Amino acid sequence: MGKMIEAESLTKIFPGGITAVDGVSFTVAEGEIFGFLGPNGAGKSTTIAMLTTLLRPTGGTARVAGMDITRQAYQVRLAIGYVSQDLAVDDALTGYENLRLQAGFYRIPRDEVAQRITAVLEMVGLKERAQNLVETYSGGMRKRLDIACGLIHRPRLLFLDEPTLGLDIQTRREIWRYINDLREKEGMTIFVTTHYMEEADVLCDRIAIIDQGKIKVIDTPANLKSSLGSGVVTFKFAGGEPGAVNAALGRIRGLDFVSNVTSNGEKGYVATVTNGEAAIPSLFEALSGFPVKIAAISFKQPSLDDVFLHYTGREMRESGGGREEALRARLIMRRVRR
Ligand SMILES: Nc1ncnc2c1ncn2[C@@H]1O[C@H](COP(=O)(O)OP(=O)(O)OP(=O)(O)O)[C@@H](O)[C@H]1O
Repeated sequence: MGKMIEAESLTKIFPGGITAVDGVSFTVAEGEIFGFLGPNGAGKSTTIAMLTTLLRPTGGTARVAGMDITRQAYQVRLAIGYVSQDLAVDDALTGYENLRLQAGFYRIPRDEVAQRITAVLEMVGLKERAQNLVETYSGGMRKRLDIACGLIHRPRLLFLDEPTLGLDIQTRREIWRYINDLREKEGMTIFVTTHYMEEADVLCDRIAIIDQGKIKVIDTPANLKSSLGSGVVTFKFAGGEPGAVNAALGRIRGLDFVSNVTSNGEKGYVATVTNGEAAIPSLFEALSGFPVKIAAISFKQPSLDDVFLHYTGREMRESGGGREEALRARLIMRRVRR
């Protein structure tokens, strides 16, 4: 299979010296759904801005749909669709009118416009509502129309930046289905950022985790989870002298069935283990004689949340939560203004 994106040591240092993207290299295959995850400020938006030719890299190169993002920026733009976090559709127009505007931006020949609009409306399941004003649409329908706008010029590669931010779980699932259909039925390649781990798990063939401008790991969701071992033990000490707690943590880290221990703030500690549920009795045994008490302990299969914590030292929820609130507030403001 061909490569749709090939990034090589892609770098962006902003004036003032902030290194937003620090030499990232990766490839995305044709027809792949590729997830790009990272905490706030990790460099996701900057990477997308470079790949979509909105920002010039300060180092490295990338080819998108076989073309160089710097030297062939115009051709790259024609080959890609980009759906940003903010809804770009106009509430005071119908779905159809929004798409006709978009077709105008791309200078689509007049005699093709109607047929193109019908095709993209079908792809996102909005044919029946095309003649209604967007202000009568639900949040999920608006997002689907937004995606349709990104498809009007028949891109081979679609960039989706947080496509389900702020939507409820049913609506998110519905959007996943349409995204999946784009790949299945249209053979489209999809590059998606999200801070919903479940979304990345269900939707993506492969995931890259980026932190502080660097890619920490790239793999399939299944491999990422199994790389954490057979389970995750979350535990908390009941107070205890800092010295005693550190000694106990040192003991735990040294156990042969423990591959990693991460502090998770107030919630205590998260250990990845290789011996399944047997880890719990084994941990108690290992700590007997230590002047510390375990206040709470639990075992579960590794999830993508655990993978994220493992590679970034942070939980996605705490790193991305505030943004959802901000978006909701913005949407409410838009409605109030009208
Ligand atoms: N125009 C700019 N000038 C200077 N620094 C910038 C600029 N844009 C982004 N940065 C910095 O670059 C770093 C990466 O930002 P970026 O927006 O790419 O992260 P992100 O992963 O997309 O974060 P978020 O999830 O919050 O959107 C941050 O430290 C940010 O403050």
